[in-house]
Amino acid sequence: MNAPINTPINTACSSTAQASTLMSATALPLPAELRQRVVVNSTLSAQIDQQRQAVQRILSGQDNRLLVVVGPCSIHDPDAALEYADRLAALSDEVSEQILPVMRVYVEKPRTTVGWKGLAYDPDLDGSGDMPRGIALSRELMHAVASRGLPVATELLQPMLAPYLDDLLSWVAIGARTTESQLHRELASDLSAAVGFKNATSGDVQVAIDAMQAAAHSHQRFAMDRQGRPIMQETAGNPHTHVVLRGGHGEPNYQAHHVRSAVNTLREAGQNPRLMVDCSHANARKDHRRQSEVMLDVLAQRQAGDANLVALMLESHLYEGKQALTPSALRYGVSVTDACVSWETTERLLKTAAERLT
Ligand SMILES: O=C[C@H](O)[C@H](O)COP(=O)(O)O
Ligand SMILES: C=C(OP(=O)(O)O)C(=O)O
Repeated sequence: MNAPINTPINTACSSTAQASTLMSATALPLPAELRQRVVVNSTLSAQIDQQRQAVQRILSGQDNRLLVVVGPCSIHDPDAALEYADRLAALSDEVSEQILPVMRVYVEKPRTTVGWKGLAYDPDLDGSGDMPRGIALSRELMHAVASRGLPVATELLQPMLAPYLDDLLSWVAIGARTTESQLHRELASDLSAAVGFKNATSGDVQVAIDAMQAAAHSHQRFAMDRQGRPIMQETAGNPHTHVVLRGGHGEPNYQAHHVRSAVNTLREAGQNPRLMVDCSHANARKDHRRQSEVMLDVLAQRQAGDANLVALMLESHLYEGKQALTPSALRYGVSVTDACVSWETTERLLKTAAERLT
């Protein structure tokens, strides 16, 4: 028979259970502590607010520039990320009439099975999992990128991490592996930045459209406040969401017929038909060299009149390709997760896009 609800828990039993499962516990800094240590002052806050609005105007068709979320697949070396940010900030000035570049500062990685989970989890890249340092480093890095005048993009994977970083973000991805998750849809409904929902890894776009609908709603959700207290939060709902086509099951979904089908389904669902195409992942069949092909195809579709193609994503680093994560033998500026295009290719692609959109 079940114990009545107010029966005291058998503590001997519960501590035995704990002893067998809990290997270690380390306190993390509070979001409020890190926000005090790495401050978004009023000037930076006004800049981020403007950049969020610029992203949202593109997504709502009020600004016909192309939104390009571009940068490393993951950040493992903050110095290389800042060199990248310096180059992107300079390029951004050159193309700003036609393009709004937003830098990928991805500090969490969703894994298909297991693997390195990103700077926030393991900044020393050796499995030691120094999360207190990883979270602080992530905030410092995003702050440094934003202070260079660039809008910051990230994928939010762990909802508890959002209060440490969300004041610095101008665009957020909910990834292919979490678009269907209610918790991530609730998180999106609380964000002030625009959110792109990726189609599922299976290629299913409907889950991303469902996610937009869910995120537009107000939710009562479990959350953590800046003092680390668990709270019941009532979210406002986020009207600034869109679909990201990233291909699925190794097959692309960026071509004109895919885009037409996604746009029609979005319209039928009464959702924003403006889309982002991710030039990487299954759209590039996991071959970074194909990202250029995808980008040029999407630009051609847009030049042919498809005004719903308002945004692109590129995985790009200082140098081309990827490398194994061997901490003692890392090459500077090369991805340790998915392969990326080089800076030279990135520059050429963004300049080509700017010329074609003039
Ligand atoms: O963008 C990054 C990867 O595609 C994603 O994190 C999955 O990576 P994995 O399949 O190597 O685990
Ligand atoms: C993990 C990513 O993408 P996806 O969710 O599409 O696999 C990513 O963009 O880093």
